[in-house]
Amino acid sequence: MPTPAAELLKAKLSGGGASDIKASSPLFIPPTQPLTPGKQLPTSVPLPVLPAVESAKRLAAFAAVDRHIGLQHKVIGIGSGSTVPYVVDRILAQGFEANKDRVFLPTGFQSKELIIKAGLTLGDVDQYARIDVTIDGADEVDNDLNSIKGGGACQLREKVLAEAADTWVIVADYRKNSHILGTTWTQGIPIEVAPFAYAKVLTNLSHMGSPQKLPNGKPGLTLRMGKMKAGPVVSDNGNFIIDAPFPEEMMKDPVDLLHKIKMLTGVVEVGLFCNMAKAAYFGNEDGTVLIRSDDGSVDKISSVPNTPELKAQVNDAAVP
Ligand SMILES: O=C(CO)[C@H](O)[C@H](O)COP(=O)(O)O
Repeated sequence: MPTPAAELLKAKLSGGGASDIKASSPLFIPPTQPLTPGKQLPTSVPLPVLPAVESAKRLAAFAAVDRHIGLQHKVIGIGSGSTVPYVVDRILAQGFEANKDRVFLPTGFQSKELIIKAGLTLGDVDQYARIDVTIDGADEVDNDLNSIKGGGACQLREKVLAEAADTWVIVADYRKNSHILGTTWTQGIPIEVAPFAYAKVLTNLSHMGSPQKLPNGKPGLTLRMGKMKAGPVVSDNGNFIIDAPFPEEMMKDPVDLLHKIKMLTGVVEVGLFCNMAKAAYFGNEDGTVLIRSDDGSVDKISSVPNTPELKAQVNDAAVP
């Protein structure tokens, strides 16, 4: 069976193979495969069973694609992280006809690879300054749909693709659904900085109130260091990343904090995304998906449609 995008990535990251994921499932959709002309959507096959968190990510991604990516959407932004491969899987499931004249813009190296391996047409935001829909993951989302992003150090491109999009949608598992930012994502706000300015910005952030140590004894304000690499993490844009936690009182007003950090000279972009999301989709452990929208509405859906329903839904897509 062809390897779905999510399995490809998982296999790549874990060093294992797609066979790590066991087949058999309660849900049925077409197997995802690189986009190939002339291929019909296959009849239903079982989806692989995934651990709870992975399954929650998949549910959120599938529901968001079904609701926000219709046939009329031709320029689509693809975010970064471990939830986004399921977004690509669901887009592929819409079939060749739906995807043949679409272009997909990545938020970084990982999503670029994802788009290419899926056989989708790759573009960039310098060619397409207006995007129909961008779907991306998040590290934490608050009650007002503000989010922390940049766990994968992609926040600069992610924010450009979010801002350029008519509709920006977040997909995440239940662990990311929060009241106040910084509650579950405690390692701090990811801040991309020009390398030569990092020490000055660290000092600025410390003066602003970012602690060197967290109350639990873990490190606070830090320059993010590479794993299996001596030295700092370098972003896709050649910059460094600082992780800056702030006390709850300051995290309660992320807009104010965002503006203050962004004003520090040497800061390229801040991983606080405020007042940008149209909706956030959270996959739950019980198989439901919680949808919080920018109009304040909260919705819950209990199942992801199977193949024929998906096809009908794509054809009838009413999302503007
Ligand atoms: O902001 C990001 C990368 O910079 C990711 O979207 C964020 O880290 C969420 O990733 P995941 O879907 O793996 O939880």
